[in-house]
Amino acid sequence: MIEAVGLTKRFGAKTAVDQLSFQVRPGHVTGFLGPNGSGKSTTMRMILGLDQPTSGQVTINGRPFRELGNAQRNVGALLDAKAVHGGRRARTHLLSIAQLSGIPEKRVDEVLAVVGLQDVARQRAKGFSLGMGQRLGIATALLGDPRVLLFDEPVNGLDPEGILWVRNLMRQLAAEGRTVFVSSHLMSEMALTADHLIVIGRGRLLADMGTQEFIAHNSAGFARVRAAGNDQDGRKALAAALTAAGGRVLQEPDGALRVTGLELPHISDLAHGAGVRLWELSPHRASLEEAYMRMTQSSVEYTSTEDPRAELWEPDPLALPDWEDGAAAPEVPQDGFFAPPPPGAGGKPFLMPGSAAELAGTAGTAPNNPEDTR
Ligand SMILES: Nc1ncnc2c1ncn2[C@@H]1O[C@H](COP(=O)(O)OP(=O)(O)OP(=O)(O)O)[C@@H](O)[C@H]1O
Repeated sequence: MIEAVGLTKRFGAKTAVDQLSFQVRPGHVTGFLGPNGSGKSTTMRMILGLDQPTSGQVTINGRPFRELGNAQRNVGALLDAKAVHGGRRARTHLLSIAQLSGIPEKRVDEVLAVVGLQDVARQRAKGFSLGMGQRLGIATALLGDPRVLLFDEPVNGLDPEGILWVRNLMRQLAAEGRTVFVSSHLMSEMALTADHLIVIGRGRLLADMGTQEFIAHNSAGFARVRAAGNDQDGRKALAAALTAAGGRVLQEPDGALRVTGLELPHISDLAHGAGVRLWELSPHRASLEEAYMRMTQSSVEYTSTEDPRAELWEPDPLALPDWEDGAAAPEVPQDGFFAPPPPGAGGKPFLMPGSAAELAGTAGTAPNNPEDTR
């Protein structure tokens, strides 16, 4: 277990980590999230004894890292995949670390195979791609078969197959009862990999809870509802009925309505009562990305602005939607959310094409024919 108590790190006037207290328990993948510059790497460096805390402390299984005997056998870490001498061959790099830690040579070949680098084991690290470097860094972390593992952005530069591999590896390591602490900016991936989250912003703890609990706490579910034919009158009647029943109604860019404050069966009843046929009524489950954005928006240090393209051209005036005084629903990530596509040409409902040829040749025409009773 990793335990931080009042952990604080200042660099001159900058407080990078501020009174951080948390525990990372064995048997779980714990995700470490936070905006750029929020103090994740500094925290990991303090866990590994590479930076001294200004105050507070962090221990691994009850002892500071520097007091652990044979650290390589107890703790494995990937902090910076580029921290390899470029002139060294991958196998030589691993072998030198193994020899320093009393790890048998055959373990080097084992970890090379685990990360899929056996065929390039004798190539020099300077010729490695970003993804190959990450794999070598992960191999280094696994070398001593440690019970505690830290990974700072392990999927950085990996292709989809590599990302899936890292996900399965992390979960497997946790299932073996190890402590796995992993930082990433890839929210969709963290949602699939981590079962617990520690979220920081400007060096301070924002959340320490289960991933599903975090999503539920930091996002509001809503329903999408669409009147048949995207008909303006139907939409207005529906919106009026929903609003009168206490729902909050916003207009989605595709003409559907986004409704909060009403359960789906109630929305269905209200639509029926208002005589409005529906083409869509679906729940929206928030994604981790959405929940994370909501929680950290006030802690983001580096925010981008629109490029005004000064004196190059006038920006287009924003097209305002026509519902609720322009109260348009913001775009949200659609992870975990399934809704039928917007109506096809002429406001007709979308019907699945019967064959690949039909899809390729007649998209937007035949499949959208409401007479087609397939
Ligand atoms: N050695 C240092 N000297 C001075 N300031 C530092 C040092 N290391 C980190 N910082 C500052 O501390 C803050 C936290 O940095 P850190 O790298 O820990 O953030 P991070 O959450 O890992 O960011 P990112 O997601 O961008 O990797 C930043 O403002 C950074 O500039």
